[in-house]
Amino acid sequence: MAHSWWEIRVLCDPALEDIIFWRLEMFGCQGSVSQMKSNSCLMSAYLPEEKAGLLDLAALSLWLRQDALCAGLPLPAMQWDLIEEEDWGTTWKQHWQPQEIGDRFLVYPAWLPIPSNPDRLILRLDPGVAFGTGAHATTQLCLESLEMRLGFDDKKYVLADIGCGSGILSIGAVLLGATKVYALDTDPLAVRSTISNRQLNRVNPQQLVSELGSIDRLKELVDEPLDGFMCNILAEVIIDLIPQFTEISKPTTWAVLSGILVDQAKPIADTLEQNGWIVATLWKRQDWCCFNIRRS
Ligand SMILES: C[S@@+](CC[C@H](N)C(=O)[O-])C[C@H]1O[C@@H](n2cnc3c(N)ncnc32)[C@H](O)[C@@H]1O
Repeated sequence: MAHSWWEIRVLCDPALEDIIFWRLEMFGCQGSVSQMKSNSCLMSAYLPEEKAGLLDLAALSLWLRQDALCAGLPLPAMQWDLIEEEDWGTTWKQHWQPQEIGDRFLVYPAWLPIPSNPDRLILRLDPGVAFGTGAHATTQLCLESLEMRLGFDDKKYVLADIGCGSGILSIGAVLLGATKVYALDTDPLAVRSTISNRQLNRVNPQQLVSELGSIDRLKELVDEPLDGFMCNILAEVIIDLIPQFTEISKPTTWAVLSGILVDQAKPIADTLEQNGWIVATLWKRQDWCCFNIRRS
């Protein structure tokens, strides 16, 4: 059934882009894009109509203003309108262009013709309503981390992607040679999106298993410890997941944890240490950091 979408537009100081992106994501927006307009940044984000009322939108606008006040920056201007599904699709498609990520990936919108003789791994996506176009620093850090982990040996890697969104990380891992990936998300729209992107990239459903749920469902699905985890959610969620990652790990297991703001790194590092993980590298981009970890 076609439904309407809130189109939220925020004109802000570029220094606020990251925190606003984070607020929009916490609010439940999917498919946020930003562009420069003179010296300001214009962000657009989309949210199914049924997920927010006018009061929620007004509260969001207040939060954004409060963040700006705390940071001592000019107040952002937020507007919203309801748009139809077709208009949402068209707007989104105009904004989103192919994007090189790391040394190997080219994330490619589903509606564009595939280039002949690409020199990169083409990761085709139609993210629909799910998070994960590759535009966000947290996703980029994960894909770049995967490039460091996969594709160098013939080892069979069985991985899990908790919070798979559009499936971008799972598909990226398969393109790099992972033998099997379990992709889970608590949002049914994300699972639907992962499954349709799996098809778009001609990945075998047995190689990329996508299901609704989180780590509990993963534990039911696997009968052996995993070789690696990818998890790009928020620090608050990751902290609770860490002990459970440990339960289905072995001495060689690694993980890529992203979606963590730099000032949330310390509690994550402490929890990792308490659960027997070593931080191999910590990469930072804008206000975000990505932990590459392994078992001690
Ligand atoms: C930031 S998006 C990441 C999407 C994609 N993996 C990427 O890297 O671009 C986080 C996703 O985690 C999902 N999520 C949030 N909490 C979760 C949980 N406890 N278990 C599984 N998925 C969760 C959300 O629905 C959302 O799709």
